[in-house]
Amino acid sequence: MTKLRVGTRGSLLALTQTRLFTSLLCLKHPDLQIDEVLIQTQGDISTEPLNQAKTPGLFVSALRDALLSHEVDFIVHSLKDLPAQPFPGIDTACIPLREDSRDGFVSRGNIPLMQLPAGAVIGTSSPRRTARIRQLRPDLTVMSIRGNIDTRIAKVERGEFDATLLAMAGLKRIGRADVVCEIFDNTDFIPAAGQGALSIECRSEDSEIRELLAVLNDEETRLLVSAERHVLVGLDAGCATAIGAWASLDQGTFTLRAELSVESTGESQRVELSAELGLDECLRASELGLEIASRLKASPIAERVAWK
Ligand SMILES: NCc1[nH]cc(CCC(=O)O)c1CC(=O)O
Repeated sequence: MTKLRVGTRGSLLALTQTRLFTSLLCLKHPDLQIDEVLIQTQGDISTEPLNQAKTPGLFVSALRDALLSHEVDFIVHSLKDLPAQPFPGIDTACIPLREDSRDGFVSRGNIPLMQLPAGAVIGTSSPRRTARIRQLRPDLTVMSIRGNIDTRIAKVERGEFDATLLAMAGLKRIGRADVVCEIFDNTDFIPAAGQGALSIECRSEDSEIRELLAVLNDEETRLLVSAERHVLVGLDAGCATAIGAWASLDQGTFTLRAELSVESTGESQRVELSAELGLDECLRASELGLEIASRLKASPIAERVAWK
C-alpha cells in the first residue's frame, strides 16, 4: 500500500478537479491511498481585483510551499492559473486530458451577448474577456467580479450583474454547465492559454512519485498547452495582459492562434500559424508559441498593451 498526500485549494472547483484526478489515479494504481490536504492561498483570502494583484500566481504559492516543505506529495492546479515560467525544485509530473477549453456566457434571462440591451453590466475580472466584450459590444459596461464560479453565477442570478463569462471546463466539472446560454467558438473568442487543463506538480527529486502520476499524462494536451503557454513566455505577459492563445491538432496539422488586445479599447491583433507536427514534437510546438509571441510584440498595438 502506497500512501500519498495531495494538496488542493478548498474551492468547489479545486476540490472537484482534485478528486476527479485522484479517483482516476487510484483506478490505475489500485494499491494507492491518497489523503487530501486543503490549503488556503492568498487568492482565496484577498478581495482585490485579480488583474491588480501584485504577486503572480496568487492561487499557487501556498500550494507550492506546502509541496516543497513536504506537507504534501503532489498538488493539483488549474493550468491557466500558473505562471508560465517553470519553478525551481518542482516538476510538472502530469497534464491530464483537457476538459472543454471554451468560454461560456451566463446571463439573467438567458439573453445571448449580441442581444443584451445597451448598458447591460457584464461581470468579469479577466483582461482578455473584457477586451473581447469591448470589441464586440462597446455599448455594454464591464465591471470587476470576484469569487468562485458558484458565487459568480449567484451574483448574476441575484441581479448584481446582467451577465458573466466562465470557462466551460469549470462549469462542466462542478455540474453547472446548464446555466450557460451561449458557448463561444474557440476560433472566435480565443480562450486563455491552458484553459480547461490541469497541471499536476511534484518535487523534482521524487522520480517515483512523478512516474506514478505520469500514467494520466495526455501527450496531445501537453503539446497543445506548451505551445499556448510559450506565447505567454515569449511576451513575458502577466495577469494584466489581455492575451488569448489556443492550439489544436487535427490529423497532424497543428494550428496555434493568439490574440493580444488593449483592454481599455478592445483593439486587438491576431496571429495564426500552422505546421505539420507529430505528437512527440512538443519542443517544436513551443517554438511556434515563441514565434507567435514575437510577431505579436512587433504589432502596432503592442506599445499600448498592459504587460504587468
Ligand atoms: N481564474 C479562475 C479559473 N481558473 C480556472 C478556471 C476554470 C477551469 C479551467 O479553465 O480549467 C477558472 C474560472 C473561469 O475562468 O471561469
